[in-house]
Amino acid sequence: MFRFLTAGESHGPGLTIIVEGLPAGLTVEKVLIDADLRRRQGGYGRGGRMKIEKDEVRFLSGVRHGKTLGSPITMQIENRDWVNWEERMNPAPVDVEMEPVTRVRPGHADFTGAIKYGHSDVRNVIERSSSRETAARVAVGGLCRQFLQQFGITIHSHVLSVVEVGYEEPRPMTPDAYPEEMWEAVENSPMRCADAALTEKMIARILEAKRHGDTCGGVFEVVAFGVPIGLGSFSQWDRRLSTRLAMAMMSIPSAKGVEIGAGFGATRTTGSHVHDVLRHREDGSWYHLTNNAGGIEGGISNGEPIVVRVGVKPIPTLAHPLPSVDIASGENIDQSRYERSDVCVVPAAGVVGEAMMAVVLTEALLEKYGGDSMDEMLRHARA
Ligand SMILES: Cc1cc2nc3c(=O)[nH]c(=O)nc-3n(C[C@H](O)[C@H](O)[C@H](O)COP(=O)(O)O)c2cc1C
Ligand SMILES: C=C(O[C@@H]1CC(C(=O)O)=C[C@@H](OP(=O)(O)O)[C@H]1O)C(=O)O
Repeated sequence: MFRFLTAGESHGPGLTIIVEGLPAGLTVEKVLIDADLRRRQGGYGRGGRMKIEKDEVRFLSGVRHGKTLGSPITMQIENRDWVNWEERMNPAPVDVEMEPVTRVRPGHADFTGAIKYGHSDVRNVIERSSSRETAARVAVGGLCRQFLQQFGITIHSHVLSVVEVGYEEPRPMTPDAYPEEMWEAVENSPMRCADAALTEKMIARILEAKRHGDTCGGVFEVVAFGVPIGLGSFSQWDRRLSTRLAMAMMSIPSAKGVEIGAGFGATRTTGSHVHDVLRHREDGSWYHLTNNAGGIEGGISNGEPIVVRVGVKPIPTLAHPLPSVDIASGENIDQSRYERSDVCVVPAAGVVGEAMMAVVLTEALLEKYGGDSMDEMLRHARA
């Protein structure tokens, strides 16, 4: 079984990740994981914290001389900001009096977390509910991506829209919708958007929101290429690949909706315009004329690219805060709290989406082919 756990507070010493279930003998390159971590830190609209952090992984177990051992893999990511928080985040009791955070931000975990865990200082909630944790997931995704690569599977993400700027569904879902060169343009765009004119418009929209002390959400898309037919199953609700992808994408903080393939667009037309016609080639392979299913039929991968879109809400911390409540006094207040924050995280969330796609496909591939070593798994896959 493949599984992973992450631990760590946003302003604590760092993030720790334990990954279990990857086969022995997989070549692992730290530089590739670090490159993904750098991609997650980028994107137009990120705040001051990303100027402090320079995320990279340190392996503490499970990898020797560049190859996995089959034992649990431990990775660590340092929080460079920790030095500024050592006293405030000290695990041991400290003598100094610390002002508790009591004004809750609408849309963040401040209110629900404080009530649920009985915290009178919302700082105790903020630390773990922070999306700093998504760096840990991207490290796991970086490992999984190297595993999937061995089976010819690659994963990309791009931003389709910010607020009202960009994508209007339904988009054409054809096999040629993703020319190879578009991904290079995506990586070179500060919005992770292949269209240069759209990139400029998105940036202008984010700047406008920022000027008003506001924040922006949007939509990103994750696409996986080279996925073999047969991952997932219709046999139980929780074995469907679509179920598992939706859950994984919805686990990204601020994700509020998921579409697979044509998604909600498929509800606004009729069946003859939606279902993908199947064809057979002379060499025995299969293909579909369109990909409205987003690569999944009956909860099983159908050999076409897997296409998932995720709607991201505008992030909760506003420079012009909304009215709220002070949970210490119970007083209704005109403004909740502002603290250093991002303005738009859609490009970064897309990189986290890639990681979650990599995790789900790794798990499904391990189920399908099994094996304790890479040699064994590749033999099974070839068979
Ligand atoms: C990469 C990333 C960075 C984020 N940065 C911030 C931030 O700086 N300020 C903020 O209020 N929310 C930020 N968020 C969103 C919050 O973490 C999220 O809204 C919060 O945890 C509540 O969860 P929910 O929106 O899923 O209900 C970020 C999300 C992601 C994915
Ligand atoms: C630290 C990260 O994201 C953070 C997510 C976040 C939040 O409230 O979710 C708040 C901000 O942190 P800080 O309060 O330290 O400025 C973001 O920078 C990161 O992505 O690595």
